[in-house]
This record gives sequence, C-alpha cells and structure tokens, in this order.
Amino acid sequence: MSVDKLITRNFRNLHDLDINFHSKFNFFVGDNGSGKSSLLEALFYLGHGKSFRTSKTEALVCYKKSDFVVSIKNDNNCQLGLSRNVSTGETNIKIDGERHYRLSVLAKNIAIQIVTPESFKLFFGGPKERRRFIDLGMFHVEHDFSTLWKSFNRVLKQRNACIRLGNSSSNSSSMLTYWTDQFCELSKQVAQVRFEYTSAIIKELDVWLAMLLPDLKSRVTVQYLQGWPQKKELKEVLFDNIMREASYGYSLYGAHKFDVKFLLDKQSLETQLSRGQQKLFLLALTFAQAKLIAQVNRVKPILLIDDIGAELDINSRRALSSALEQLDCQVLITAIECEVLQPFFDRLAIIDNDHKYDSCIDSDKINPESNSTTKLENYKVFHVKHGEITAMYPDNSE
Ligand SMILES: Nc1ncnc2c1ncn2[C@@H]1O[C@H](COP(=O)(O)OP(=O)(O)OP(=O)(O)O)[C@@H](O)[C@H]1O
Repeated sequence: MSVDKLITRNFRNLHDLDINFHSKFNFFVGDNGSGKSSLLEALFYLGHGKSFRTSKTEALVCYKKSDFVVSIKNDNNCQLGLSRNVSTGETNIKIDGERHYRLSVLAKNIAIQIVTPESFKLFFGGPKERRRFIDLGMFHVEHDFSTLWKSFNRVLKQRNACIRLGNSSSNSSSMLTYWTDQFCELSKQVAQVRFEYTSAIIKELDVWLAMLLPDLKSRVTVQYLQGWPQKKELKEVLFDNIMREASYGYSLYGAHKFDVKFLLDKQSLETQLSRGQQKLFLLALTFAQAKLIAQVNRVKPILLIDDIGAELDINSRRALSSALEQLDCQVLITAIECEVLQPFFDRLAIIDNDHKYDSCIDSDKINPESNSTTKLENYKVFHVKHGEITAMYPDNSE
C-alpha cells in the first residue's frame, strides 16, 4: 500500500492540508519552521497512534484549537482517518467508514518507519529504542507475534504484581511461582521468534551496508541478547535474583529485556563511528527492516526521512539515492534546501524523449548547471511554507 492522499486539519501548523503523493519518491523542501517535520509527524501519528517527538498529544493540535484530523487514502482507495479532541481525550478512528476505538488498530494498516537527525542518538543511546525498532518489524512480519506479545505482557504484569506483594502469605508465594512458570515459558517463546526475526534482519543488513558503508561491512557484527544470560535457564536466573527483584518491584530478566548489540571490530559501534556513519548505519538497518516488511506483502512500508542533509556529505547522499531506488517502499524525504536533494534528482533522472522536464522547477534553489532531464512523474517535489504545501514538480496544478 502506498499513500495517495494526505489530509490534515489543525495538526500543528498544518491547518488545512490536502496533498497527493507520488507512489514512490516524495521530496519536501522548506525553511526552518515551515512544517516539514509536522507533515511527517502527521503520517507517523496515523501509523503509530503517537508522535515521534512528544508524548503530549495536546502539543499536536494547532494553537487555540481543540481537535485535529489526520486522514489518508491509499492506492486501493481505502481511507484511514483519525480525529482527536485534546480537551475531552476523545479519539475517533475510521477505517473505510468503519469506526474503531483502539489506536493499535492503525498499525495493522500502515507500516511507517522514520529516521530523523535525532534517531541515531536515541537508537544507540539505550535499549528502549532498539526494542521498539525490532518489535515494529516483528509486528508486521511475524503475524502471530502480537498475540504472543500480548499474552507475555499480561503475564509480566501479573508477575510484577506478585513481586510487589512479596512473601506476605503462602498464597502470594505460590501465586508468584505460578506466574513465574508462565513467564518463563512465554519468555522462551518470544525470545525464539525474536531470535529468528533478528537473524533475518542481520542477514539483510549486509546487503544495505554493502551499499551505504562498504568499508565497514566486514567489520560489523550484531549480537542478539535475549533478556537473560544466554547460557542459563531463565527460571534459575530469576531464582538467583529473587531479593533484587523484590527490592526493585518488577521483573529484571525476561523477554521484555532483550537487546541487540552492534559491534565494530568487537567494540561498541557507536563509540567508533562518526555521526554521519551512525546515521548511515541506522538507515541501512531501517532499509533491511523495510525489505522484510515488503516481502511479507501485507502492507507496503512507508519510509520517512527528516532533514536528509543533516550529517550526510554528497557521496553519502549519492549512495543513499541508489539504495533507496532499490527499495520497494514509498519514501517521504524532507530537506531545507533543494541543493541537498540534487544527488537524488540526478539518480532519478531518466532521459525520456517524449517527456523532457527540468529535474527540479525551483530554479532559484537548484544547481543551475544541472542539465538533467527527467521522465514525468518519476518523483514529486513539494515546497513547504508557513504550513502550506504546494507541488513544485512535476506541476502545481493539483
Ligand atoms: N501546536 C502547534 N500549533 C501551531 N504551530 C505549531 C505547533 N507546534 C509547533 N508549531 C510550529 O509549527 C512550525 C513547523 O514546525 P516543524 O517542526 O514542522 O518545522 P520544520 O519545517 O520541520 O523545521 P526545521 O527545518 O527547523 O526542522 C514551527 O514554526 C513551530 O513553531
């Protein structure tokens, strides 16, 4: 699935937006504060039921307004819409005219991944983001995973409640034993599915690293950490840590504590790579995940890349443009200036004798030396200004 149309009402500074996307490449150019990230945020919100930059929903509604709307129409003519009143907290979700009440239903219909200038810091900064990343892919690729994950979380909650009750009675300690047995069994099942999925990602990662960071490819290794010491039985680990768990009041080991470690020459990757290289690494990983999601053929992944110019030199952007071309997904890319996007336009430029167009129509901003010509509708370029988005290329007659 690709998004054909996006409509927003009162979402941040996007008061009244109605745009038609290209099925593959969409570029958004605009000054600081024009609304580029807000556009990506609106789509992300529809795919995840939350923002990638704030947990406060009230920050998303346009100043002095109380509700916002985000809605899309996909290439199958299916409509997916969400309205949220931040004063009452009322959320209204509609998929093809049918009303839904849970935000989690959104994620089944649209697989959105995002890379921002901050995301590699978050990704390498702690396990939370890495867990979120892997589980997003698992949700779309391993269809039974969400049922298993829900059962696991229910048991985890019960076990944590028992830990907090402590050994106050023989009843509470037998309850803890009961939930610990269930917890260990489900942890093993979750860890096995995650291990298989992570192995598939690692294999796929090689392909994208070869394109984006060829010099480092052979030096990178990835370790999957299941959430408790690899060579021990979880039950044994929990038994050895019974006092520690009691003082913390929750489960310290188990499938919820998994992590993925990236190493360069056996040392942590993030301490050795430059910021640009870290960003390319995260992009390679995101592409690997997008490829796996696309292979399953349930939803077509949509990739959002905010401020593509940040951290990346022209060679990196060239490598990125050829990698993106090989990815079966819809891409939305933002940039402050058109020059930053020139390697992408050059890559996408195909001489077509029937349709010759300049590679970008904003003649003030692009390299005037560039004489490449482009096939019609190979991609779209939009200009973002004060929350309004207008088509720059191929035309602005939409
Ligand atoms: N709730 C809101 N209502 C209206 N406007 C808002 C709201 N929240 C933020 N803004 C404004 O929306 C504008 C767009 O912000 P956004 O982060 O989308 O800009 P951007 O184009 O991504 O900028 P940059 O290139 O600097 O990252 C900013 O001027 C911001 O102050």
